[in-house]
Amino acid sequence: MYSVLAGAAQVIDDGFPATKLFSQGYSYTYDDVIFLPHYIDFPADSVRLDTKLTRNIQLSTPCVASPMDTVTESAMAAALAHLGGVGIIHSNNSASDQSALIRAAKARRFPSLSDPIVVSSSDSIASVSEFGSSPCILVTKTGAKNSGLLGVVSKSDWLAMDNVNNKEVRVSDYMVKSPVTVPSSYSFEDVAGYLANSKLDFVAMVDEGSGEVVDVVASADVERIKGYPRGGVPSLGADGKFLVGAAIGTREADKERLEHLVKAGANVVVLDSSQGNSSYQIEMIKYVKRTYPELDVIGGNVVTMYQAQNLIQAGVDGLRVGMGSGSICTTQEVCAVGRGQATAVYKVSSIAEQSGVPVIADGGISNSGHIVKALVLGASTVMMGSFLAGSNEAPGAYEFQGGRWVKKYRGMGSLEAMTKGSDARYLGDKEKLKIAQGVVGAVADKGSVLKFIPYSMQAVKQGLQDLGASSLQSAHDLLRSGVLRLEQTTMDDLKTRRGTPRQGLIWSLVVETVAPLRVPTRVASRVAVAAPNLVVAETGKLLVLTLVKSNKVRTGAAQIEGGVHGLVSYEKKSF
Ligand SMILES: NC(=O)C1=CN([C@@H]2O[C@H](COP(=O)(O)OP(=O)(O)OC[C@H]3O[C@@H](n4cnc5c(N)ncnc54)[C@H](O)[C@@H]3O)[C@@H](O)[C@H]2O)C=CC1
Ligand SMILES: O=c1[nH]c(=O)c2[nH+]cn([C@@H]3O[C@H](COP(=O)(O)O)[C@@H](O)[C@H]3O)c2[nH]1
Ligand SMILES: [K+]
Repeated sequence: MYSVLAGAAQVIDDGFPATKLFSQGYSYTYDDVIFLPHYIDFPADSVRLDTKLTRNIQLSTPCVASPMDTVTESAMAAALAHLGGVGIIHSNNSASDQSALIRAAKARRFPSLSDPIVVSSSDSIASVSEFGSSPCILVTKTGAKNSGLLGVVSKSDWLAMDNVNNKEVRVSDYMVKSPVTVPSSYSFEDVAGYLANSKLDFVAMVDEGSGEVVDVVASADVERIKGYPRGGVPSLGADGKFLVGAAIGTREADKERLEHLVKAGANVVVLDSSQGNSSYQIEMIKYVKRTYPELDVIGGNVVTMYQAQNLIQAGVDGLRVGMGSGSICTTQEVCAVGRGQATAVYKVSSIAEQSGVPVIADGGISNSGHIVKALVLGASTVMMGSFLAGSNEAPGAYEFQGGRWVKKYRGMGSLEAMTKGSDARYLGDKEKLKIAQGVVGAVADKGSVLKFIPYSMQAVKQGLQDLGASSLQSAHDLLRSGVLRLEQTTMDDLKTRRGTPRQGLIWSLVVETVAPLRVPTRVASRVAVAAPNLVVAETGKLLVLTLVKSNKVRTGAAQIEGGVHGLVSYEKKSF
C-alpha cells in the first residue's frame, strides 16, 4: 500500500492484495471478506456508478433484477430501467406471455406508481376497502387492465353516495362515464403538470392506438415520487424505449421463444442456467450471435475462470456469476457444487476483464455493503432477487403473515416454480426424478424500489469513497494494482457478531420442510441448540423462524434434521 502523504514514498505493507487473499484455497462469501479504507480526496456525491451490463450496453446504475417469476415482470423492468438499471423478464411462462411482459414494460415512459383497481360494469363495490389506497376504481369492458375504459368511480363519490344499499348496485348505474384521460405516451412531468393544472386527484392513461386503459396516476402518487431521491439516467434502448432484458433456456424450443422476444423488443438476452459451461449453452450462444448479431447475449452462470473462458470464446457479451450463492439457493447443499461468491466474482472478473466482457454478480446481495463488495471485486453490475422481491414492483400481492406484510419469493429451481412453469426443463422429462435446488418463502414489505434503490446507491457511493475509488473503473484499477487491501473476517469476529444481538435488526428466515412439521417445541429446542438466536414463530408446511442476525444461519438450520429442506429469506425488520 503506497502512502499518499506528501513526500512519503515508502511502501507500507498492510492487509492483503486481492491476488494474495484469493489464492489460499478458501472459498469466500461476501461476509468473509472486508476492505481496508484508503484515502479520500473527493466527495461521495461525485462517485460515478455508471457501468456496462454487456459489451454494448451502458447503464447509469449497476443494478439488475433477476429473471425470477417472483421478481421481474413488467413493473419491475420499467422501474429498474427508469432508475438507470435493467430488469430481466423471467421465462417461467409461455413465449407469448413473456413477450407481452416485455411489450408492457417498453410501452411505459415512467414506472407504474401503483396498481390500478379495475372492475367491469356489472360488478358492484361492496366496501370502501375495495379502493385500497387508490382514489378511484376503473371500469373497463373486460374488468381488467388493457381493455376499453367505460367509466370511473372515485372514492369520494362512492363515500358520498347516500344509497345505503349501494353495495348491491351495479357500478354502471353510478360510475362517471367517459372520464377525462391522458395519452399513455405522456411523460411523468406531463402527467404531473396535467394533474396540477386540472386540480384532479387522478387521471387514467389510455393507449391512443388501441384505446385501452393502461394505468391510472393519482396526484398523491406524483407527490410521493417527487419526494424520492433521484435515480440514475433512465436506461433506454436504441428504440428510445425502456431497456428490457429477457431470459431463455438452452433447449430447442428456446430458439422459437427467442424469436418472439426479439419481435417484442428485448434488448438483451440472458441464458438462464445454474451451470452455464455446457455444450447446450455454447451452441445456443453461437446460435444467438449468428441469428441476431445485434442482440447482446449474457451467458452463465459461471464461477470459475475455466467456465468463463469457454463462454467468452463462444462469444458472450456478458457473464453472470454465482452458483449456490442466492438466498433461496440449495444448490451447494444438494449438489455440493458452487463457490463462495466473493471468490467467484473476483476470479471470473479477472479473466473476463481481459476480453472486455462485463460481469454480473448474481445472488447473495442482502445489503448495500454486499453491492460494494461485488462491484469492487470486479463485477460491473449486481443481479438481485430477494433484495427486490419485497418491493411494490415485484409480482404478486402482499400477504399478512406473522404480524407483518410479506411477498412470496421462491427459487426458480424450487419444486413449486418448476411445477408452475414452462418446465419442460424438468417436468417435460416426466420419467426423470425432480430434485429441487431451491426453496419457497416470503420476504418483508420494502416499499418501492424507486425509493430504496437510490438510497442503496448512495450507500454504495460512500463505500467507494472510503476506498478512494471515484468510479467503478477506478475501484477495479485499485483492485488489480494491489493498492486495494482486504482481509478475511475471522471466525471470532463472526462468533462475536452472532452472540451479540444487534439492536434494531431482526432477521427472519423461512424454512421449507419436505413434509408438514408439527413439532414446534422439539424443533425449536433443536434449533435453539444449532443456532441460539433462532426463535420458532410459526409452524406448518412453512416453518417461519425469526432470529437476530447470524452469519451462519445456513449451517444452523441445516442441522434441523428430518425434513428441513433449506432456507429462504433473510430480511431486516425493526424491533
Ligand atoms: N445461480 C444458481 O446458483 C442457481 C440458479 N438456479 C436457477 O434455477 C433455474 C434452473 O436452472 P438449471 O437447472 O441450471 O437449468 P438448465 O436449463 O440449465 O438445466 C436443467 C437441466 O437440463 C439440461 N439441459 C439444458 N439444455 C439442454 C438441452 N438442449 N438438451 C438436453 N438437456 C439440456 C441441463 O444439463 C440440466 O440437467 C434457472 O432459473 C437458474 O437461474 C438453479 C440452481 C442454482
Ligand atoms: O440454487 C438456486 N436455486 C434456485 O431455485 C434458484 N432460483 C434462482 N436462483 C439464483 O439466485 C439468484 C438470486 O439470489 P438472491 O435472492 O440472493 O438475490 C438468482 O438470480 C439465481 O441465480 C437460484 N439458485
Ligand atoms: K443443474
